[in-house]
Amino acid sequence: MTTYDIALIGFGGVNRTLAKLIAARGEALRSELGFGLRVVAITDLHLGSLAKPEGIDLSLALRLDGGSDNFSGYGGSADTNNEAVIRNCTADIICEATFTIPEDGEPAVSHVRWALESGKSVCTTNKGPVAHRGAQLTSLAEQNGVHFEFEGAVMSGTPVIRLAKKMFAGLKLNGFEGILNGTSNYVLGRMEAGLDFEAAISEAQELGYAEANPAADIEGYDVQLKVLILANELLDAGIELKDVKRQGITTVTPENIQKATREGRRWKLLGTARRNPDGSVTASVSPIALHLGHGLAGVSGATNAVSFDTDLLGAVTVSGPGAGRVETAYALLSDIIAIHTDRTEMAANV
Ligand SMILES: NC(=O)C1=CN([C@@H]2O[C@H](COP(=O)(O)OP(=O)(O)OC[C@H]3O[C@@H](n4cnc5c(N)ncnc54)[C@H](O)[C@@H]3O)[C@@H](O)[C@H]2O)C=CC1
Ligand SMILES: N[C@@H](CC=O)C(=O)O
Repeated sequence: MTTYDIALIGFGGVNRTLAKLIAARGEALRSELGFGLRVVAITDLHLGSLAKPEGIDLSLALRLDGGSDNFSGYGGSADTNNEAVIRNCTADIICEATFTIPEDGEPAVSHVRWALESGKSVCTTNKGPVAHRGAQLTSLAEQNGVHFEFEGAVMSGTPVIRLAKKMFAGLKLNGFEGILNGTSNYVLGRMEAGLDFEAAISEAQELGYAEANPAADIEGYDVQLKVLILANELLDAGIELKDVKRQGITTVTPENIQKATREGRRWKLLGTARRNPDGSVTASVSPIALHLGHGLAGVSGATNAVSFDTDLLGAVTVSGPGAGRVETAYALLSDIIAIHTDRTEMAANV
């Protein structure tokens, strides 16, 4: 039976949860999915780096929480050494889950590039590399005969990108509108219930929904990246970050929320893209007070939903978890499953 060796770049909420899943359910996954998973390298800003071709003891790695307790005491280094680890470790697949940096996607763009150049497939939940360098990295993966998978970059583990690419074949997409940030949606819901803005953000952080810098969520940068990803991947828009107009929820006051409630409306942060008659695509992120009858008005908490406008089916809406450690770790697992399926099919066709 195949075993995939994997490296975890960034050992925070998402990759730790993937490690816990592998540690707790490795045997069940092996019998259900037909392949095993072994972690052979981990890097993190707080822990340094550790590479072991024979496999890392995950219970030990999961006990370490940074500070003076880092990998240097366990045969590794206090430095991340990302380039050396990514290029030289024995992994088949790199799971990249470091911070998303909205401006240019670095250093994750480099992490992905180093992996693909050295013949390793990449699964990432990091929006930065996909939004800023998606097309180039996909082509680099093809040149090197490996995979670049990023289902978790939009709506965490809820299948959207792969589903739309495969299942919307034969349909023309005219655009989409969606609730694409779990944190903002959660915060708006909690404010509607009477909580103040800061307390609602703290809750979203504790629940593992928020970015390391939650300004990325509430000021709309996160949705801007997700709109860019969906527009380029699904509408072939060929647009850049600057083409997606952005406004977050920081301008929505408790008074705005109460007024909306009295008027039978509810505030939502919407990400939209629409194809124009000349073929260009207009995209934006902004808060809007939706009528309660609108299809997206009832989407609550960290749930996300995106409604695609198609020529033959009209609106097709996909809804599910948009954030959360377990939900996003599952996205990485779904990427690994996609790689395995593709490799198995290719081997069968040789
Ligand atoms: N948590 C969620 O619900 C979702 C998260 N994502 C994305 O997944 C990624 C990971 O998310 P979380 O695990 O929640 O974040 P996190 O903040 O809990 O963990 C990120 C980890 O990466 C490490 N790190 C940062 N820069 C690094 C570098 N240069 N080298 C090595 N390690 C580095 C940090 O020390 C931290 O432990 C982020 O890009 C996030 O935007 C995507 C979908 C949902
Ligand atoms: N911070 C993001 C996590 C997923 O991308 C969110 O809240 O949606």
